[in-house]
Amino acid sequence: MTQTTLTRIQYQPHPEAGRVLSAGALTFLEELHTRFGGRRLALLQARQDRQRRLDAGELPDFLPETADVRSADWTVSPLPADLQDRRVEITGPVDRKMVINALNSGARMFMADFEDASSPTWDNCLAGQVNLMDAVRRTISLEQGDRTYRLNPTTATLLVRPRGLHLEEKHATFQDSPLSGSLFDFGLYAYHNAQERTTQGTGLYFYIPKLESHQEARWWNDVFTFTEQTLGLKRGTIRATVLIETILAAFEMDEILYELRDHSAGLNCGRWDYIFSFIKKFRTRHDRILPDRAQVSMATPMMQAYSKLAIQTCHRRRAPAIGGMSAFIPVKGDEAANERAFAQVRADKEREALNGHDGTWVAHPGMVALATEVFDRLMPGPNQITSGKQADLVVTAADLLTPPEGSITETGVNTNVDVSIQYIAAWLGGRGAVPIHNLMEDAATAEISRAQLWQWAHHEQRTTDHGTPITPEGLSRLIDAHVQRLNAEQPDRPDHLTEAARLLKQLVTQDQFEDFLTIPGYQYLR
Ligand SMILES: CC(=O)SCCNC(=O)CCNC(=O)[C@H](O)C(C)(C)COP(=O)(O)OP(=O)(O)OC[C@H]1O[C@@H](n2cnc3c(N)ncnc32)[C@H](O)[C@@H]1OP(=O)(O)O
Ligand SMILES: O=CC(=O)O
Ligand SMILES: [Mg+2]
Repeated sequence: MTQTTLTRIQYQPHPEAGRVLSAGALTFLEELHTRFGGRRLALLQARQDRQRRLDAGELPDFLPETADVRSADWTVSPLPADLQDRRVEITGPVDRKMVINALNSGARMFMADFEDASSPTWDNCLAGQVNLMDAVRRTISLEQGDRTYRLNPTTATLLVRPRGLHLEEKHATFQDSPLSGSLFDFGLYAYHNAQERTTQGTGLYFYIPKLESHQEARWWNDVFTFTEQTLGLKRGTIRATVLIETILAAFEMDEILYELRDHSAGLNCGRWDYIFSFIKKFRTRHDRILPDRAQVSMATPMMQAYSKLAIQTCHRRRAPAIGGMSAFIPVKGDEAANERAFAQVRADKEREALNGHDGTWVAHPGMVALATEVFDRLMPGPNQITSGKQADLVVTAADLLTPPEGSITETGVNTNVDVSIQYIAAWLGGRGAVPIHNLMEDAATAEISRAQLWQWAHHEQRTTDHGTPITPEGLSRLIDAHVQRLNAEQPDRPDHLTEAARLLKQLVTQDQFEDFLTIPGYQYLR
């Protein structure tokens, strides 16, 4: 660890430290940490307290104490010009090539992701900041093989997703305490790019992940206000789209928009973490067990209720409601499978556009044209904020809380084991988004897979098709069998299968449900 002279933040050496962790940036991070670090810990404690109440049988509901916020007429601040039309947003990790490809992809927006799609190694976090600084200044380029990557004249608008509140940045400490991953990613991007962005006539745009309450939104709003004041930015230069991706946040959408009303750029339906959150929050409940992951689609009543409520809530507040990510990606070398993948994405995007979403996410540049065609066809204006769609919708707590019916199959169990091991191994190796069986897998989808295994074993489920009991011991054996198979398939793969299997066994067999796989996983990351 190196002691810097101007601040009390210590950090692990890195070749890019001189540029990213400049004295001014460190001072800013220290201010963020001292002002907001303690409140972050209190919010995390509040999550634990809430979980204890849920474990004891409490069910979420719309909050009586904020009924006036829900009933009053108010709107978020008008959207800046470059956030009015967000019909297609590509997402991806902050890797240099991906950043260039995503900005060039033809999508309106690019969300550069330090969260679900990133493995937060020290190198990924610092190199990611360098890539974004270069992208903002349009100097980013890359030579790879015989190809040169550089930006097209017209590129997507950049949005940045910092890590969630639960994650720490252990490579940078203040008085021996790790900094918050959220503040680290947010603070560095804001500090280094604020002036450049305002000179360019645009703002600092963010996605905020995994919020569980409007109090957490208030924390972010205070972070934004402090940042604008400290960096000399006009109020509202910072805009954030909040992912509604926890079952608890679904009950506080109005309140979240209200807290952020001067900084809001709407809400997004983060479907994968939402499903994960449902399993996590109702871990003790035998009446909330989900079927195979593949059966919890956006077409189920529970997921329709959630996404339509997001649309209704946003539009009432004149904010955009962005759709989510279909995990299907183009399939190379199998035309029929490729056509099926495109058909799946088309159906998903058509459902979103018809329901009233103002834009959507795609995982791969190959899906940009398809999603654009769908939204061009079904969304004539720049957005659907004033379309009136879902205006008369009534969603009850029961609609949000009733799990879809379905089955737990042998295939479902095996797929969850396979995907969990492969994803965790990739993440431990520094890759946060990977194609597995022709699907995009990231931290959120992997969380579902491992959480389902825990849920099924701890609620003594049997597979519907073969009647096999799902037990911790059985899962442990299955994990070993999958590792053996994966090793046999690719004996020379330089990866982390053994560590991944150890971590997965711990996650699915221990009595306690682990809130995030990335927390114990982070111990292994450099
Ligand atoms: C639940 C959620 O939070 S969803 C949001 C978070 N998840 C994500 O953002 C995942 C984004 N997607 C990806 O990371 C990738 O598409 C993957 C990992 C799934 C597949 O990536 P690859 O295996 O590289 O795909 P593939 O080989 O088909 O890529 C072809 C080209 O497209 C590029 N590409 C693929 N996906 C992306 C992307 N999302 N952004 C930019 N470029 C991309 C590749 O870099 C490659 O470029 P090249 O031809 O210049 O070498
Ligand atoms: O972040 C998106 C999700 O689906 O999770
Ligand atoms: Mg997510």
